[in-house]
This record gives sequence, structure tokens and C-alpha cells, in this order.
Amino acid sequence: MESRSSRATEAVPRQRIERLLNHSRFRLRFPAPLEATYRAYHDADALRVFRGSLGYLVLLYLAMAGAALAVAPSGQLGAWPLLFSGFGLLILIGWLLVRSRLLQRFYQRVVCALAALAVALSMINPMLVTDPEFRVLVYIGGAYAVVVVYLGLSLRLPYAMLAGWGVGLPLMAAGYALAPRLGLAIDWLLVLATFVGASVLCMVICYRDERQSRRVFLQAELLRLDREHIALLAEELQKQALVDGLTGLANRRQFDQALQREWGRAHREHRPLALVFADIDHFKAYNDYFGHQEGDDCMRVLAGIFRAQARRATDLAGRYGGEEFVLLLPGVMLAEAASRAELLAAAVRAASLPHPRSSCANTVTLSIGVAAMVPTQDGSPDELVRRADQALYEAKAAGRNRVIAH
Ligand SMILES: Nc1nc2c(ncn2[C@@H]2O[C@H](COP(=O)(O)OP(=O)(O)OP(=O)(O)O)[C@@H](O)[C@H]2O)c(=O)[nH]1
Repeated sequence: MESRSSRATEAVPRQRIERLLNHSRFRLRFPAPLEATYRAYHDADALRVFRGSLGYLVLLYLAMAGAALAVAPSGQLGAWPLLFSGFGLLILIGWLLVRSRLLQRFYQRVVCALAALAVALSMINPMLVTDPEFRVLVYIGGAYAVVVVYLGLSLRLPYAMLAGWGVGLPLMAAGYALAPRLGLAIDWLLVLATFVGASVLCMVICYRDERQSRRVFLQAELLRLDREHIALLAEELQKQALVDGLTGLANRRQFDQALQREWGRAHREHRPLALVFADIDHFKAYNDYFGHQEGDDCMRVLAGIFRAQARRATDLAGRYGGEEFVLLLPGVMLAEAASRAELLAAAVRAASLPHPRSSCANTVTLSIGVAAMVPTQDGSPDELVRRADQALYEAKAAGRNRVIAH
């Protein structure tokens, strides 16, 4: 249901659903993909209701059988018991089908066929009854059948009408033509008062029911769209909370979380954890010379180089703040981290971003501090940060554009 529903709403956007909902002349048909979803939704619900209604149908059937036996003159029942047992047979078939795939897949068609048979029985039954008083009762029983067909089986209006009028009209025509020749007794006034009257009334109620059910469906679709939208927003917010807006790298918050997590894991597994701290050399001068916008572009290029260096799934490239970048490398020893830092510095040099105001090169360069530790029981990630920071400070102090590893 969920995936079908999503597909439907891809094709039928929210505004269209709202328009359908607000339309004063509500039609019992949606645009194609939504209609299919509604039918699936409605039939699933109809089947559930049908299962629950079978017990009531049996009770109604027994009550009518009891009433008929109590009222009918003895020995005057004729073929009535045989035909009336036909209703019982239809209920039995419904009960046997209730868990079948046939009913799950073709609920409307199967139940419409059973309902049509019930309508046929309810119309033929009174023709075979000779006692006038009992015949009235049988006509009234037929009206009950009509009520059940329209309102008790969750048939959509077209199927309910097919079962009701599709069978009722031809039978009335046949009865009109053949009754005199076959000597059948048809009380047309009673047919009008029971079958026709009940059908017209039930059609109106059935239409209103289906309209209401469709409105509820549309409202549920809107709610589902809202839920999806909120989930997307929440996802976006969560992403924003962890990602640096300028560079797309992990932000400080994500870095802090990853550092805590990886520190704990490295401690448990007795593995090293390496940290690379990098700072752009003379970036203030770069900004002053080229402008802040160009400075942002430069940061984005450097971020791409950092991202490329975070090769394994557990590596994390982030922006620590300002013009400082970090690379967190779980399971990496100091020597390997230092050579990764050298690769990083070389890649930045190779990018050849002009920096006329730098004292250490003609292009943008990095000063990089590297530290690595195997976490101890009393140690903390702050110690690793402090060491990497110290190494970075030393790289700056030693003239920039270099890597120092501790
Ligand atoms: N364009 C741009 N500049 C930034 C951003 N964040 C920090 N900066 C700039 O980075 C510069 C950092 O200046 P300083 O801390 O003096 O460092 P520096 O000029 O790089 O000098 P050294 O680090 O000592 O080589 C400042 O001018 C900040 O405005 C940013 O997101 N975009």
C-alpha cells in the first residue's frame, strides 16, 4: 500500500489532491494513478468489513427464516424453502472465499456476482409464493437483500448498481413479459415499494458513503504527504546540523561526535587513531587581496582535496572552524598519517591556486600538524587534539607550508 501510494502521489501532486477535495461537484472517480490506489485501499478495507459482517448476515438470514416459518401458512411454502436456502448457500460461498486470494484480488467483482445472485433470488422468490400475506413478507425480505447489497458489502456504487439494477431490471422485464403466460403472481405495487424503493434510497446512501470514503482517503493522502514532507525536512535539518554549509565537509559538531566515537572504538580495539590538522597559510591576506568570495571558492577547492583524502569509510574530512581543516584517520599510525598529510599538502600545491600575498609560496599552501595515539584508559580525545594542534603551531612557527608530525 505504501509504495503504491507513493507512486500515485508522485503523479498527482498535493495541489491536485486539494482541488479534488474542495471541488463542490465531487465525482466518484479520481485521476488514473490515484484511482488505482483508492481502489486498492478501499478493497482492503471492504474485505475486512466483509469478514466482520458475515456473522451478522447469518443472523439476519436465520431471523428471516424464523419469521417466514412463523408467519407462512403450513404446507403453503411451496418452492420458497428451496430458493431461500439459496441465500444461505451464497453466504456459505462468501464465508468459504473470505480468506482466498480470489476475493483479495477481485473483491468487487466476486462480491458483485454473489450480490447479483442474491438480488435474483429475492426477485424470483415472491413470484413463486401463492399466499398473498406470505408474499408481502417475502417481498419485504427482498428489500432487506437490496439493503445488504448496497450498504452491507462495501461495494462501490457502480458494482452495487450492477448487482441491483443489472439483475433487477431484466428480471422485471422478463416477469412483465412472461408472468401472464406462466401464471406467476407479480404484485407490481409491492415490487415498486420494496425493490425499486429500497434500490433508489440505498443508491443515494451508497453514493454518499462512497463520497465520504473518498474524501477520507484524500485527507489521508494529504496527511501522508505532510508526514513525508516533515520527514524530509527533518532529514535536511539533521544534515545541516552535521555538515558545513560552505564546504560540504563534516562540521565541528560532526567531527566532535566522530572523534568521541572513534576514540572509544580505538581504545576497545587497541588500535591507533590519527588526527591531521591543517590551516591555510596567510589566508587573511588571500581574502584581503582577492575578496571574501574568492576566499570561499578557495576553501571549496581545498575541501574537495580533503574529501578525496578521506578514502576509507571510517575516515572523516571536516572543517574545524575558520580556515582550519581536519582529517580523522582511525586505525592509522603516525608515519602513515604523516605521509597522508604530505600527499594532502602536495595536492594543494598541485592545485596551483595563486596567492601573491603569501610569504612562503606563490600559491595557496597549508601548514599541517599530525598526531596519532593508541588511546589509554586515562587518556582523552582532547589530548590527541592538543597534540595535533601543537604540531600545527610548530609548522606555522617553522615557516608554514610544511607538515610536522608528533
Ligand atoms: N573567505 C573566507 N574566509 C574565512 C572563512 N573563515 C575564516 N576566514 C578567514 O580566514 C582568515 C584567518 O586569518 P588568520 O587567523 O589571521 O590566519 P592567516 O591569515 O591564515 O594567517 P596564518 O594562519 O598565520 O598563516 C581571516 O581573515 C578570516 O576572515 C570563510 O569561511 N571564508
